[in-house]
Amino acid sequence: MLSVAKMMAPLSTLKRIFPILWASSRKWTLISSGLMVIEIIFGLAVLFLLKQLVDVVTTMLGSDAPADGIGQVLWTVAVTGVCSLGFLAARGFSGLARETQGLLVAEQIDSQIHDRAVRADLAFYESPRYFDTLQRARQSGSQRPVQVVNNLMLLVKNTLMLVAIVVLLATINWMLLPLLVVAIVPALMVRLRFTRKLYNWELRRTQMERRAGYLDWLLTSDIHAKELRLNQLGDFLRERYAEIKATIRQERLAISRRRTIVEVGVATAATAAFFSALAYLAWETSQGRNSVGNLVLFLLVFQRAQSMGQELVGQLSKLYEDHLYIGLLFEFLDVRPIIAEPEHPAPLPARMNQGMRFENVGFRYPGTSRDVLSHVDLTIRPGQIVALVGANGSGKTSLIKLLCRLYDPTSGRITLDGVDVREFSPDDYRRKFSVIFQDYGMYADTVRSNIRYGDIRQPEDTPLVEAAGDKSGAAAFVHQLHSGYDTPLTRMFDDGAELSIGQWQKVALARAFMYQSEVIILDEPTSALDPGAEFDLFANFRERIDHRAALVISHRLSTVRMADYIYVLDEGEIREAGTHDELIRQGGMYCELFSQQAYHYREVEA
Ligand SMILES: Nc1ncnc2c1ncn2[C@@H]1O[C@H](COP(=O)(O)OP(=O)(O)OP(=O)(O)O)[C@@H](O)[C@H]1O
Repeated sequence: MLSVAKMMAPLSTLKRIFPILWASSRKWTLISSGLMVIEIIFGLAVLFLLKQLVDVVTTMLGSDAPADGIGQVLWTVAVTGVCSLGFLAARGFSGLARETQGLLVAEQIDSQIHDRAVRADLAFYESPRYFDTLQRARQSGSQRPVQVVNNLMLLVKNTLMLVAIVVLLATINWMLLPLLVVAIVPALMVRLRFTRKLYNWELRRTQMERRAGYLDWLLTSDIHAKELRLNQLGDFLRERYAEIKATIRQERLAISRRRTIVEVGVATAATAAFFSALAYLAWETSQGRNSVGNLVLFLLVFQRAQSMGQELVGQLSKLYEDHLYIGLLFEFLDVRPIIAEPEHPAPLPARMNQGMRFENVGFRYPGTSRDVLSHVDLTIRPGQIVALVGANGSGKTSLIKLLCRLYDPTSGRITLDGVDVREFSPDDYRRKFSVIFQDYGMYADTVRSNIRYGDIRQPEDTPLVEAAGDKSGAAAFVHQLHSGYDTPLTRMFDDGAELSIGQWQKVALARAFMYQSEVIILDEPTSALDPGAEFDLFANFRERIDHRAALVISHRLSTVRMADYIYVLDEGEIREAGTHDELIRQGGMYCELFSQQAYHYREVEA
């Protein structure tokens, strides 16, 4: 059974909800509360007047001249009618106010979710916990906070109404009161119990729902449409989706079935109690111990009490459910980044002097047991072009994530001009870099925006966009698009143009060139470029990047050889370091890789 503490828990939720409502719209919070109060006042007045009416009619029937009281009856009926109209109008308008407030609160919650999402650490995104928490926060729905308040108001209203009814019933016969308890309390307990059960089940099922969502996305997304058709995966994926959905459905229905059976049992007990009370009252009336008016009042009022009781049970269990689900929303909103602003950030040098250094850096992803980087020592000096070479999975991208402080090292430190980078403000520090990752973004927006996203602080018409397009080699094909730099990309929206993968990569490169950062980081920037484009890019690379420092990752050693200094990473450790000529002379790993790649070209030359 549920403890009192658990039943009181929704109150703690309210403490967090009111500020959200207040922040979303003060005006509508006040209007909807005011209308609710008016609704309650009219509702209570109607009940009171109904009792008056029964009393007046009963007195009339018992008097010697019944016709004398007709004026009072008509007056009471008229006032009751006016109050009923007032009640209906207030209810209608308070519904409208609640809807308005609901929409505003939903926007406020969305904005808070987005705020937390963009501030969360990258580590959060790269874990199943992120997807679970986000899915649950979304599932909890942005409408919940306003629902809670509405439910609370309805609860107050119905409780007051019920109190009035209880008083009415007590005037008929106080022995009827236990009957109300039987009609309401067990039903409430059952509802609360099953609400909790369903909630616990949904928590356990989050990953399963996500898996189904993922399959649904695979089946319907444009990204997989080609492979899905050619490999004829459609039916296979549909079956897997249907299996998951069937399991979810069966488990959910099993809970609903059990709840229905218990609810029917409880309702049967309540109905039996009601008819016993009716029989008792009818007997008392027939024996002259109770008036006919009271019997009529009982039938009239008890029906109301029953529906009020049902609403009350519904609202209480809804309030409890909302409290549980809002907890999930708050769980997401409470996520705080680990890579946060230091209390007293060190001043960031306007231009670096000595450069960036990795000092004996080790790194392991959170929640894993294997070091992906160990004992890494690496330096990037101002204006120096450094290349990073290594097999798949050797830790190159992880190293970049550390450099940009998307993660912090597990051991060792990274410094900028000798200062540990953890001492700087993360946002300011990250502005030292412009990066193009392997999985760069393809934004459904114009070419101009796709490039300007590299430095959104620049005005919309900045000439830097076109200059960056020239540097990356994107300009040539952009001028052939129907609206040049103002052509929307992706066919997701009207008038969109679709680019080839290599063309997208040139746009992404332009984005990295757009921002005048001190260090430019390119993770496989030419993987999709044709050899001519790659040659052009690196032929005068230093001028292209305005003599800034660069860290370039590439599997193409023809690209790598233009670097000032090369690091060879193997299973997370730096195995070799030096200039191209030095590494060739050493005759180690780099030399072997270079000879393998050069072999085929030599064959052609021969
Ligand atoms: N988010 C993550 N969580 C846990 N492990 C990860 C994560 N990202 C990468 N890894 C692991 O870290 C190791 C290094 O990955 P990384 O992406 O740095 O390699 P890479 O050298 O860039 O490879 P590639 O040449 O294929 O791009 C791999 O074994 C990979 O499985």
